[in-house]
Amino acid sequence: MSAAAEALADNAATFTPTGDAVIDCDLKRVFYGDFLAVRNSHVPIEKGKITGFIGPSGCGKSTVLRSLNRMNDLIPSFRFEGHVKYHGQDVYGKRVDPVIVRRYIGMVFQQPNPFAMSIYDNVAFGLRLNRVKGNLDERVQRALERAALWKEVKDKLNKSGLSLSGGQQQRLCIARAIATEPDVLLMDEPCSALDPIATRQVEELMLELKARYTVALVTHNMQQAMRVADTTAFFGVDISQGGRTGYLVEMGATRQIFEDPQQELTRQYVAGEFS
Ligand SMILES: Nc1ncnc2c1ncn2[C@@H]1O[C@H](COP(=O)(O)OP(=O)(O)OP(=O)(O)O)[C@@H](O)[C@H]1O
Repeated sequence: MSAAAEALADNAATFTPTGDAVIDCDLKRVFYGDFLAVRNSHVPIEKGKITGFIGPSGCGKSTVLRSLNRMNDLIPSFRFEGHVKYHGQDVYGKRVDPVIVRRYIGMVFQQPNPFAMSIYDNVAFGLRLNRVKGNLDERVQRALERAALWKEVKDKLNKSGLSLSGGQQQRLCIARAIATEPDVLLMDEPCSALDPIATRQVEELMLELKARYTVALVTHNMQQAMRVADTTAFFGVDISQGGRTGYLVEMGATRQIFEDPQQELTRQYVAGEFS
């Protein structure tokens, strides 16, 4: 059991991680109100790997990603059938506190969204929220170092996080997300608002982070999935019932998905025949 998992077990008696799998996500049906947004998507997230989610717009990539750490709880019309298990434990268990879930399954969003506070306080935010013990200065520095931002900001920690460039802001958000030592990092198109240089920096950072964290990444960019993902899940949209329902078409090693897909739809998508 990882240190994070042990700490989680201390925090929630009903949420004691056990097995080796990091997240076992099996979404049979996901609804927003009456709208069936996603069906039949079993998406295990393997330890120490980057799992990329690709597919056309509206196929449910973000819905699935946000289900992993209960981010969709914030949407009243959201409900699902199936399960999401973290180290074998039900993430949606009645007595499980979503704040604790999100401490160990952290998230980085599409738009860099630093809080309107200092660089230091941005990184310390989650540590204070979760009343993490230990030397705050050391933890903030460590998170900024791991996010490859420390050298650029160490002399201006009291400056606003909003004063940084877009790429720096996104690395600050990554530092904020990893400060609480999560087990898993969910990244929802983290580079879509960045220029190519900042994108490359964040991609390099992802590759470094996976030595320490398990990563799940939604990306519109197939080249990005090829560059960084170990495993790729391809989602499609089923319009046969008159709706638009996303589903998992195929999941496998990234090289296999791009070079030897087993499904014709995957082949067409990775060949750029539709988007
Ligand atoms: N809060 C919501 N309320 C109602 N429907 C929603 C909500 N969020 C998403 N949807 C719908 O669920 C479906 C899946 O959306 P989702 O954002 O998960 O897809 P996606 O593959 O991430 O799309 P994109 O690549 O365009 O970001 C879409 O039809 C979308 O319109």
